[in-house]
Amino acid sequence: MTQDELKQATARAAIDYVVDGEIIGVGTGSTANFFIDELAKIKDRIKGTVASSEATAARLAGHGIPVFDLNDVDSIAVYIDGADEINAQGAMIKGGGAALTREKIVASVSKQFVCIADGSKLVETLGKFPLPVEVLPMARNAVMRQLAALGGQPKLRTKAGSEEAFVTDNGGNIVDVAGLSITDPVALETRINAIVGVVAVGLFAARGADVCLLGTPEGVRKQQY
Ligand SMILES: O=C(CO)[C@H](O)[C@H](O)COP(=O)(O)O
Repeated sequence: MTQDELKQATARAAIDYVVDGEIIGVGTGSTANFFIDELAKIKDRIKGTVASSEATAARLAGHGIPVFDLNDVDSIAVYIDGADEINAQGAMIKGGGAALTREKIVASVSKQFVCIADGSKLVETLGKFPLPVEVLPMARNAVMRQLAALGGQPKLRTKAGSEEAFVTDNGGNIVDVAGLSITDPVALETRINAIVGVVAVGLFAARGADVCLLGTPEGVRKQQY
């Protein structure tokens, strides 16, 4: 099976977690896109969605799925999203698609977090995938110095094929921190959150996944935390 087929299988399995008549939080990325396409098939069963990025909102709307502003919603039954890495405790690195801040916000108000990922995303120790950190543009160099002091190699994310800084949906920049071996994800998340100028860090550990649906050639493996 290709990686895309594994992503599609896990996205399909996530439909079992959709709660009828409720608002569903929807993540960002290629796996989340497969989920959106599956959700479209049962869109009449749900009240609507809250999107974690402009791209996700556009794809949902393209399928005729209602997208609500988070401020107009009281609760979200379940948040379904991919990950760049996930460990055996359900802690994740996210933000490869630059949507980490909104993903974290939507996840934080959702009753359940279901991570959908192909098997390559399961790791023993987080950190091989460079850790994305969203920063306010005026603070990016100051924040990068502090991230280097933590032992990482921070690099400003640039627009594809350009030297210009990448700009997120929130007007922020992304710093990707390589070279971290993250043995205590909750402690590192707390430490990076405390750096002034950081908007959000792509470590989802304090609020990790409740369930992971991992696509493997032997089928979708379910892990509950
Ligand atoms: O955090 C994310 C976007 O900000 C994605 O969930 C993560 O990058 C995984 O993406 P994909 O499903 O394309 O592998």
